[in-house]
Amino acid sequence: EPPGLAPPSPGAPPQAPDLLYADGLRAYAAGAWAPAVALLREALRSRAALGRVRRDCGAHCAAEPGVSLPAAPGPDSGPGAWEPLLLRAALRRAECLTQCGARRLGPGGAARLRVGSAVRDAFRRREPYNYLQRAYYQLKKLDLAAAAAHTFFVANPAHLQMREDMAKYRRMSGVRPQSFRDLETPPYWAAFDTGLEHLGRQEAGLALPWLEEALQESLAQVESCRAGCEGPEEQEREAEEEEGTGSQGGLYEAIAGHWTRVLQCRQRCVGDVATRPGRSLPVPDFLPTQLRRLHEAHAQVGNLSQAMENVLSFLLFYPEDEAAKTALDRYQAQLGEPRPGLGPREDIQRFVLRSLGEKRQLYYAVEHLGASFKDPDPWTPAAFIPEALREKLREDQEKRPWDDEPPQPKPLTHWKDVLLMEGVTLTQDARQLNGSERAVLDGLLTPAECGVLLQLAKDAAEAGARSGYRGRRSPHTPHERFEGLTVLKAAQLARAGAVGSQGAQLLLEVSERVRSLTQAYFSPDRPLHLSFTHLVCRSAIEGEQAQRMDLSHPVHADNCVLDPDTGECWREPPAYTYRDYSGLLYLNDDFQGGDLFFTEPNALTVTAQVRPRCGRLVAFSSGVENPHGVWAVTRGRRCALALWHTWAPEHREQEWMEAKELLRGPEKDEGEDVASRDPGPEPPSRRLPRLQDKAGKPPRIREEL
Ligand SMILES: O=C(O)CCC(=O)C(=O)O
Ligand SMILES: [Fe+3]
Repeated sequence: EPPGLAPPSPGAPPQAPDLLYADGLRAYAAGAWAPAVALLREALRSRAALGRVRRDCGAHCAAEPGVSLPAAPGPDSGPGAWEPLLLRAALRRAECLTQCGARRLGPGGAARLRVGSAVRDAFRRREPYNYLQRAYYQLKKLDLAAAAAHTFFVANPAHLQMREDMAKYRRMSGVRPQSFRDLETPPYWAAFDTGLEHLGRQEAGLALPWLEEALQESLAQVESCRAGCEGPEEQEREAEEEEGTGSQGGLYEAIAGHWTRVLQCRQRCVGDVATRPGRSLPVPDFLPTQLRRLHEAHAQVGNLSQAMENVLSFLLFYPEDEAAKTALDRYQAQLGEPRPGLGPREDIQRFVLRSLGEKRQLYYAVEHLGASFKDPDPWTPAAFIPEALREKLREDQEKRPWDDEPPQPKPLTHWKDVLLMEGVTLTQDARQLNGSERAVLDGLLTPAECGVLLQLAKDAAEAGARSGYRGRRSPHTPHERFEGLTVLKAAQLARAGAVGSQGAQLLLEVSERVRSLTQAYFSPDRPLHLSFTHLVCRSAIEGEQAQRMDLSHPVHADNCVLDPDTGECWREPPAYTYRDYSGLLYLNDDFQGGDLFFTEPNALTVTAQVRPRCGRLVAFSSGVENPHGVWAVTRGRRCALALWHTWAPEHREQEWMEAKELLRGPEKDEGEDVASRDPGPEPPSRRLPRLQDKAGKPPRIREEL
């Protein structure tokens, strides 16, 4: 057993994580696997110990009564009498923290063991585990290697190398499924998920202990995070951020500036705690959500007073919530006379009051000192937000509706009639597709109509080939051919007699059919316009399909540039930013592969799949909430009408009207070969090489890992 694998001697002060990590990497590079493992583990242990010391000392010194403070100023004390009180209290607290740190870590410990920002980021990305897994592997400790690999992969789900390594581990006989455990993720996530699973199965009684644990542990995690805001690292970060922004001014400006940044850091903690490892966005409204679930579960098992406690706590966040108020009234009626001891949970009350106090100060600093503060909470009462900011928030929301929370599925009443009228059925809604704005609708085309459109695509491709414009390789994969036809091109070909005008006519008609349905379903109150219509066929190139690893269409979002590493999606060029809803109307199913799938923003975790077939429409909002791709088409030809809709009238598809005009006019204007003149626009991802680089490999379904 290498020395570092033995439990550390209790009480031994840890060494600086920075140094241990650097030594560990040196040992690793030299192929000294056992020392590398020992040093890396010790670096992890030391960092965790430092965090604990900071948290414990913070709590200890905050709770210390102000014994050594002078008596409060009397009524006759003059202006400014608070100054010595405040500064003495600060001196006393600093002394307490220093002493506490020295007791736990040796003289100057907490400051001496500071972690530099680069190493801090590396730890946050769980990089030590990447080295650990390889070192363990070399030492033939497969169980530990798999655990380290899994721990790294959880926080880096888009890491291609690790994905391959994970697949290898899974195939090794010495590795059991239990080996893939997460050594870092705080247990409240598992408790939260287990609680929700039980609730989903109507097992409220079983859910309760898990939900309670999740809430208490996430609150504890928030405390831990907040303690870090006062540590030397946070100050170092400030110093880095401040470089170039000039000095702070005098003593009080400096104190105010420093304090503001501590508050900003503390306010960020809820979001950090609510963000799952490997994700970039927090679970929205994490604490209120948990309270709501706890309330539901207690109500279901008949714990009246606890249901009441939790609903009262929820109301601290959202005092005007109608459902919560109704529930509260009901409990009060059931309980009869008011019970004096019954109030909101103490932990939540403390949390909300403290948070509101911090927000008040921060908004003050924003208004009067030019500080910046991005409030992470949607529940902050409007009265706390300075008037000017409130207006700006409102404007921003109006200008950029896509930055809002993904809208919830709308009630079905709006569109039900439309669907029934046209003989269309809703096959899967957003919930069934594990998303927010997605739907699968069937019956948009009859088999005969699919036939006409398939014939149109075929005739257009042949016309193109005749004029020397050969069906080219797909821009997404060398293993497929790709033909695209726009409405205008179809109309031009029809006028030239190269394709039947019935097909071109139908193309226009069908695109309008899809538009009106999409509007009725997703945007009943705001008109949608077609912005681009494209009939696309992808054909497998024979003899090139064995061991194919790539996709027919890499994972992307339709109106923003997706970065799977961070899960962010930049709504800026070269993306087609004005696209608001996407539609894919399929024409056939006689091919192999080619299913459409949705993923999480990491471009890896598949959340839903749809098999194309004649007359099936998949409609969805075009943003980050709907990253999607197409599995390889390994045999045959897959044709679909792809349509994008926009709210912006200025991005309405001009060609659609032109095509309509053309088709109205006299047919067959011979002697002109439009096919060679106008190759039509490129499909979208052609212009997004970044997407192909990052997401060009096939994703894996999380459940398989
Ligand atoms: O053909 C499909 O199913 C998807 C195509 C697509 O996502 C796109 O063109 O943006
Ligand atoms: Fe797309």
